[in-house]
Amino acid sequence: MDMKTLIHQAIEARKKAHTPYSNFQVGAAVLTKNKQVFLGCNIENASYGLTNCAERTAIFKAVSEGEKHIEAIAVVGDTDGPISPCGACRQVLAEFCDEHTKVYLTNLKGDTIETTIQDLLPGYFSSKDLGK
Ligand SMILES: O=c1ccn([C@H]2C[C@H](O)[C@@H](CO)O2)c(=O)[nH]1
Ligand SMILES: [Zn+2]
Repeated sequence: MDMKTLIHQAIEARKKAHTPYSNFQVGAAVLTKNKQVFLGCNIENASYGLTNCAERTAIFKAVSEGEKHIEAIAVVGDTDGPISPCGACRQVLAEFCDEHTKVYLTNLKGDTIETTIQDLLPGYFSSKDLGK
């Protein structure tokens, strides 16, 4: 699956966002190494801190269906430049991405960067730090 198709799916996923508090919608689409796609949106809560970002929604859907290895992920928001995932999502990405995983960050204007988890979160805490 190419970058454009995955980004298009993230744009569609964004439409499901539950954002009564921020009114800021984000969509994500995860492509696993087994070529399955999982979509996610941000899901806010009246107890604001319980909000789940789009990236984590999509990743948790994949993992809970037994798909732990991410080939690519696209994330989209209505940002000025390509969206920038929060720290929590970067750490969750680090758990399921490898150095080959393509991370596409984009916005509604189509400004897109392709990056990696190493670039997004250098020196991330990992299973290696736990001796696993
Ligand atoms: O990469 C991001 C950045 C922000 N948000 C969400 C969290 C919250 O619902 C809203 C505003 O921070 O956007 C995401 O889902 N992903
Ligand atoms: Zn996040």
